[in-house]
Amino acid sequence: MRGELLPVSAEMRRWDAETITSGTPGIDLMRRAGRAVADVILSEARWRSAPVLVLCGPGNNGGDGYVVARLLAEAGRRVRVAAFGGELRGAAALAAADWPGPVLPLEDAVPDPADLIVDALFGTGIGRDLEGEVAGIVGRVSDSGAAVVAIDIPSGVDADSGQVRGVAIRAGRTIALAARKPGHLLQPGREYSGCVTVADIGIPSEVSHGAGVLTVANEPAAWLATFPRPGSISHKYDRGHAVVLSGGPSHTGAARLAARGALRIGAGLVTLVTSARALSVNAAHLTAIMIRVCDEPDELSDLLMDDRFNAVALGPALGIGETTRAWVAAVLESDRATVLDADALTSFAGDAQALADLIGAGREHPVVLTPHEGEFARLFGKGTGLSKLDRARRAAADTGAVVVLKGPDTVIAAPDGRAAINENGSAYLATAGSGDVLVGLITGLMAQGMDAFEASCAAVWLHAAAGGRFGPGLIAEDLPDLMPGELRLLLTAGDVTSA
Ligand SMILES: NC(=O)C1=CN([C@@H]2O[C@H](COP(=O)(O)OP(=O)(O)OC[C@H]3O[C@@H](n4cnc5c(N)ncnc54)[C@H](OP(=O)(O)O)[C@@H]3O)[C@@H](O)[C@H]2O)[C@H](O)CC1
Ligand SMILES: [K+]
Repeated sequence: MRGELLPVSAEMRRWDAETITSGTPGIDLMRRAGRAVADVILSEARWRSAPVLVLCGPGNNGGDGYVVARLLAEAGRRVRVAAFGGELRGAAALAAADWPGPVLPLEDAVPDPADLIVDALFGTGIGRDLEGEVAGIVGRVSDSGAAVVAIDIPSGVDADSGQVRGVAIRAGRTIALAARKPGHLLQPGREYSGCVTVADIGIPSEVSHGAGVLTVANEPAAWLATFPRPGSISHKYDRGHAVVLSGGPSHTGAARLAARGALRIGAGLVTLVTSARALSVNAAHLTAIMIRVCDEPDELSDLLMDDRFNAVALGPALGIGETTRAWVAAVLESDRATVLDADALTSFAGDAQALADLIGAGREHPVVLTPHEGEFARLFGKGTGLSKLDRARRAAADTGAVVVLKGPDTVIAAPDGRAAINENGSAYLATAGSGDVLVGLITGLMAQGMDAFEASCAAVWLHAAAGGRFGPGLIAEDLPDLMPGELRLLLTAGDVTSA
């Protein structure tokens, strides 16, 4: 996979174990981790005179904490250590033995507002909800208002899911060891992590890249290499022909937003398919986008016999029920790159298997599903106990489609296990019609031949970048027309950062 890898805790344990097997003792990794955290603290002017309270847990995260405590004390800082749990083992025991000062029981630790708190209670090894004395210290830290630096991940945040295990530390700063984890990007973990930086602790790249991690942060590095660029002799037909289905006479706007999105992202041609009854309202609003009338799914099947129509989107404002299921069936049987959104998904509520059967195993062209959480739950159930990442991955594997599970931390998952977590989302995108434009962007990129997973990642990122950069006052109509600016930045600026 291209892009920044986000290992889950089991993968992290493998990185750790393989690095140790290849000749680096665990205590060396722990000392590098502690050194990196201590260096960050010592380099921050605002923490120069703050007394430090290090909270150590019973595992290796606690071990990192003892290293930080020792290094800060050696640098002349006033340091208290409070610890929870019984006897330490392995590298953590060695690190604790190197701490020359006293260790308070956790229940005696009283954080002061002037303290800098180093959270080394739990990292990737959290196995259950926090309760009792650990829950108590989390509450006292929060009540104190003291600044908090978390080692690896704030204690109480599940590194795999971003979920809070009962209670969690809220950190202003988190130093992730070796890599960010999904829990740093998924909500609410992202909120609890504050500003996250990654410390290199010397995991060899053969280990991290050989481990088959399939989750990445959704950034241009993950998909820019395959982003379509017109060649100097491109014909409009080389850039694909996207088709978008319109709703009835009083529900036509959503499809036009999607169609304009597809055109702006670079599809060579876009055709809006409308019923005869909705023709005049659609025709009154369209110029570069072409129109075809289809009143029945069979007519659309006939249209799609022409294989120049190579990507189709349907669902926005189409209506819920059997009629929409018939349109979906006609499109899926035509085996074109397809995006199903909104009513095309809800029409299969509680019957994801029927949709999976229509998508089928032997198709040549990909399908993308773009549910928000409500649509996802109606289609696939709540998936209680599973992380957002796992729910999206499972739905993708079960349906054979790329799943774009939307939200402030949109997850894009492919049937082959690849997944990306988006982090440049903006609250300004929560506006009527914004999802319709996203459908058009994905469709337009697939029309240009981009891989469905990468097209979905790119569309989600560009959509969010445009929304964030525009900011207050954004309406869905703005989004397609913001694409030229975003594309210019993306394709000409080299290194691109999100809005
Ligand atoms: N990744 C690397 O290369 C390195 C990581 N380091 C650091 O190590 C931690 C992960 O260490 P690990 O020991 O696996 O896990 P933790 O320290 O997070 O916690 C495990 C201990 O905590 C107990 N536990 C778990 N949940 C609870 C809870 N809710 N209440 C009480 N106690 C809990 C657990 O006990 P069990 O009974 O479940 O066994 C363990 O005792 C990683 O995050 C990094 O900080 C290395 O230092 C450097 C290399
Ligand atoms: K921690």
